[in-house]
Amino acid sequence: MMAARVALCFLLRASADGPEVLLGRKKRGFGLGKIVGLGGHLEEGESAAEAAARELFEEAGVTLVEGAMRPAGTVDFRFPARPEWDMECSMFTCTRWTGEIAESEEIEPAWYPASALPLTDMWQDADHWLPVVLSGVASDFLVVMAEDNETVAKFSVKGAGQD
Ligand SMILES: Nc1[nH]c(=O)nc2c1ncn2[C@H]1C[C@H](O)[C@@H](COP(=O)(O)OP(=O)(O)OP(=O)(O)O)O1
Repeated sequence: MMAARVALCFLLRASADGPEVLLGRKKRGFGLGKIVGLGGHLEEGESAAEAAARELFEEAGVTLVEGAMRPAGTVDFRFPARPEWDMECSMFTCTRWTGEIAESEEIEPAWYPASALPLTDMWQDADHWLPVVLSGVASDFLVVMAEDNETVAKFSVKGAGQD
C-alpha cells in the first residue's frame, strides 16, 4: 500500500531561556490526545510546503511568511500491523508568520522549550527525531512501529541532508 503523504511545520521562536517550538494537543482524528507537530495530509496537486502552510492556517490560524519555511527533513512512519496508517512525512521549520496563534477544532497549540519537549505526551518515536530536527539538521528518518502501533520497533537515519 502507498504511504499517505503528510507535512509538518514546526514554528520556532526565541525566548530568554532558548528556542521554543509550537506543538499541539490533538483534539480529534489520528493521534487523539497526543501532543504532535502541526500539519496534515497533502491535498491533490499540493506540494508538501503548500500543505504545511495550509494546515498551519487551518489548525492554528497563522499565515507563514513566504520564503521563511526551511525544509527540515523527512520521516517515513511505518505501521506494519496497520499498513493503511503508513505515512511519508515532510518536515519544515519556520521562524516568521503573521496572525495570532489560536486553538482550532483539531488542535490546541502551545509553545514548548526545545530543550524540554513534552515527550511523555508525544508519540514514542518523537524523542528519536524531533530534537535532531529542532537542532537544524535535516535528515531522513525511518520509524517502524511495533505490533501495538505505539512502541518503536526500529528507528534509523537514512542519511544526513543539507540544512
Ligand atoms: N509515529 C508517529 N509519530 C509522530 O510524531 N507523528 C506521527 C506518527 N505517525 C503519524 N504522525 C503524524 C503525521 C501526520 O501529520 C499526522 C496525521 O495527520 P492528520 O493530523 O492530518 O490526520 P487526521 O486524520 O487526524 O487529520 P485530517 O487529515 O485532518 O483528517 O500524524
